[in-house]
Amino acid sequence: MTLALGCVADDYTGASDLANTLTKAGLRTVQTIGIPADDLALGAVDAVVVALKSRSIEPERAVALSRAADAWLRGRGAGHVMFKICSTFDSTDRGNIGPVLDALRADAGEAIALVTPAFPETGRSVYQGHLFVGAVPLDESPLKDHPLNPMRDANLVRVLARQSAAPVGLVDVATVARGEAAVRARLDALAAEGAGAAVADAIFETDLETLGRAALAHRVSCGASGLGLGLARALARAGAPDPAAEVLAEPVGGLAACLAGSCSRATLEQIAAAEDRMPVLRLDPERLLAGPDGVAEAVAWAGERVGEGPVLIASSADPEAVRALQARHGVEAAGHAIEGALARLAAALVERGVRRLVVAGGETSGAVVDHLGLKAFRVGPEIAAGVPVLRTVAGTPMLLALKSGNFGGRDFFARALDLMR
Ligand SMILES: Nc1ncnc2c1ncn2[C@@H]1O[C@H](COP(=O)(O)OP(=O)(O)O)[C@@H](O)[C@H]1O
Ligand SMILES: O=C(O)[C@@H](O)C(=O)COP(=O)(O)O
Repeated sequence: MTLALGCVADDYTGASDLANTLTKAGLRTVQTIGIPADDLALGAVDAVVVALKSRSIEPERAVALSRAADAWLRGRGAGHVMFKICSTFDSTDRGNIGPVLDALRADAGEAIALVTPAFPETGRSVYQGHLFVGAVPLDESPLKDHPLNPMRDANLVRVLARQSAAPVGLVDVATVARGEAAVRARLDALAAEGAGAAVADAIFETDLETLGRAALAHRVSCGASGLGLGLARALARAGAPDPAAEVLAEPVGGLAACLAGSCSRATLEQIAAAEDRMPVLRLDPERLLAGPDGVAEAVAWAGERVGEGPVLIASSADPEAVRALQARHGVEAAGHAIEGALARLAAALVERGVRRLVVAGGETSGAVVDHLGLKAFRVGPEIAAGVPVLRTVAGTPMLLALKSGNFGGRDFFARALDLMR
């Protein structure tokens, strides 16, 4: 079957978020973990989101993986490929948004690519090239304290230019308001001036619908779920049945658990709220870094409780504690060690019969899903903006929710488990 849309996502929760948006817009969507095997049976599907874990790796490796994913999607007929990045533009001056987009654009033979991380449903808007998170510019939002890529500049034209080989232009809100043809003309003009990418303003979903239609005149674009919404609404067949419903048609049963490695403000609040609903274990990160005993103790703790009902285990800590740990062990070493510990914990829980698993944190979800060896998911109904229920395509039937740290309301964990039966 020929894909209407291909997507390459730079982390797993970001991929779920996009897959959720595409599904809600009516596209039958599969999320794969990594570049799928050639013989992956896709069934009837309109869009595939290939989830990579490329946001915080070496730029050269991110480029190679993204190009391979793009080639796989093009091989299945995708005429347009969207590179899914974070709606808070998580990256550093080395990349990986700029280098990956440069490479995908070159492979597609395009002069310019439209870029917008706007996602109004979660409060991300772009105005005059500046990204806002809710009412504040990116550099005043909690993202300024992200453990791996603190975002300290809200001007995305400037941020992307620092990462890109070619200059970066702006499609401003006045142009977007004039419609698809005006956006296309602006992109052509910027390309003629030598720009390789254009950050587009978007405040409302209608802006993203305009941008989605305009982007489809090109073979590659870059954005968050908002752009996915624009592309999907341009591509979806009118009156198509709800693609999410069948994912929950058969319950999977089994035990349920939640794991959190995100240190975002939203996740910290969600963990506190979960204490009213389920037993919560707060891990000591120093103990996780010291050796295997920390995981073994957590498995034992869970083993005593999970038969009775869902449990939540979290390494999450506030920015001050995160900084202190990083100062002692290094940013990457601390992050990777904790991700690895949570992944081993997930495997031990699955071995003990957990079949419904909620994971909070993008990198954390990546580590968990990789360690479990899960390859692809069908995308089900939405738990919260940006977070769908996922059902494994092959192997042991499992339901998962992979939550970006920033997403979901205070009652997220309870809501997720209520839906995942
Ligand atoms: N207590 C902690 N101190 C320092 N880093 C932590 C702690 N707990 C988790 N981490 C690390 O912080 C990072 C959080 O990133 P991620 O899982 O992508 O969450 P988010 O979705 O909020 O960005 C991971 O690398 C994780 O291992
Ligand atoms: O676009 C978004 O905000 C999310 O889809 C996303 O990518 C968030 O990243 P993580 O917080 O690392 O999950």
